[in-house]
Amino acid sequence: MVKKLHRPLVEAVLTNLIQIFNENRKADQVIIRTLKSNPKWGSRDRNFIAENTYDIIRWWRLLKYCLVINERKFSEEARFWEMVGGWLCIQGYDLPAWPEFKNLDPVKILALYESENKTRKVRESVPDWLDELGEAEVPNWDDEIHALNQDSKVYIRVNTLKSNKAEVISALEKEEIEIEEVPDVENALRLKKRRKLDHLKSYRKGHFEIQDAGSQQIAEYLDVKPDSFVIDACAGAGGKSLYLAALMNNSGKIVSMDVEGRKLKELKSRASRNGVEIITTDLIRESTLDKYQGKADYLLLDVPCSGTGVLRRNPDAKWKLKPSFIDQVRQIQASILDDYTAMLKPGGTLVYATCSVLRSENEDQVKNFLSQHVEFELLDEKRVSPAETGFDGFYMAKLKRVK
Ligand SMILES: C[S@@+](CC[C@H](N)C(=O)[O-])C[C@H]1O[C@@H](n2cnc3c(N)ncnc32)[C@H](O)[C@@H]1O
Repeated sequence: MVKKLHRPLVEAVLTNLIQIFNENRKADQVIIRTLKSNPKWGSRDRNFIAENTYDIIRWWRLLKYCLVINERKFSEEARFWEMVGGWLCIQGYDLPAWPEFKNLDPVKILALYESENKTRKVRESVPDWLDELGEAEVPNWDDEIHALNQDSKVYIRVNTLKSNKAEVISALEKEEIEIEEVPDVENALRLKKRRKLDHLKSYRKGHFEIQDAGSQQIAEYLDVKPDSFVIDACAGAGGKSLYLAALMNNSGKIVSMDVEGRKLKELKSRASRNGVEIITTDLIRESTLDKYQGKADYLLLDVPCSGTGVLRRNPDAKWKLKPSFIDQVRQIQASILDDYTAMLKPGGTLVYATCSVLRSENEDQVKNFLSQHVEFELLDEKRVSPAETGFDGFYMAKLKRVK
């Protein structure tokens, strides 16, 4: 069946792309704003806009190849129209006789799309430098980049402080949301199809959080015990802190720190929705680290990183990331490891984690740290592979402070 196109929806995709590429705005935020601006759009329209915007960004380089476009940046709207038209043609839409599509040749576009002699960087639509870095630093880069180009799945974490799996499954099924179990991740469930969740009563009551299963594994990996003292030193808006509190059964103490106050503010409001009572927040200043010297039983360093493990959620990062930014985060990671680990007690456990797939942010950082800190030893390290699990990509290392 020939699929028909509605101009206002195509225009919404086009406007999104211009804002994301030319105004350097974040894809997820642009899409949310566009969808909010027209409440009359039904769920099919909303999906059309969101999915096509994400897919065109994800396949940007491949699309340019199919359209034989060599420019690096587009200043003209006409070029964006062609990219949108080219993508829709690949998706099986019958291109209408709109003037913006007059230069497109669907037969040629499809022939290039289907041709088998494309290099990986074109086939998987990645910039040259990132493909080279991936090849050098990521085990099984072929499969990982392929997996990182899939549409992201929605995972939730059941909040055991307020509910349980059976109750959450039943609440979601009442809303006709289909879910499935996730092997090996105790409190995770996966949605079979993407659905909006944050308006649901069970979400508002804190019965579950939206959190990738790989991210849940990081909190589990710290293996915290109730009644202990935990520091989550790069806590952000608290995804892992909240799960740690549930794993401790709301007993003990967690200090959640970050350099950005607005994230800690959001963490506090999520904690209250989650029924978490053991978290205090501390905005990092010069004196903060001294205050906690040698105090923590457990320390989580979920450090800032390149985000190469979460490209499925943020496909625009493929085009916005720069090698110089990755150099900068590597330095921050090394100095966080150097400076923050003094907050751990002798005998305490440290987890260093990233959402990067690059060895230089992961195994190499830990190796380098261990070579300079004889008071630590490596207990275990683990990669969460998007290709093997379907989760986002993560790395985690567990270390013990021996003296
Ligand atoms: C990967 S994110 C953390 C995500 C968070 N743990 C979660 O589960 O939602 C890294 C965090 O490190 C913070 N950060 C950046 N530089 C930092 C520093 N020097 N010390 C502590 N946190 C820092 C960032 O603001 C960001 O929130």
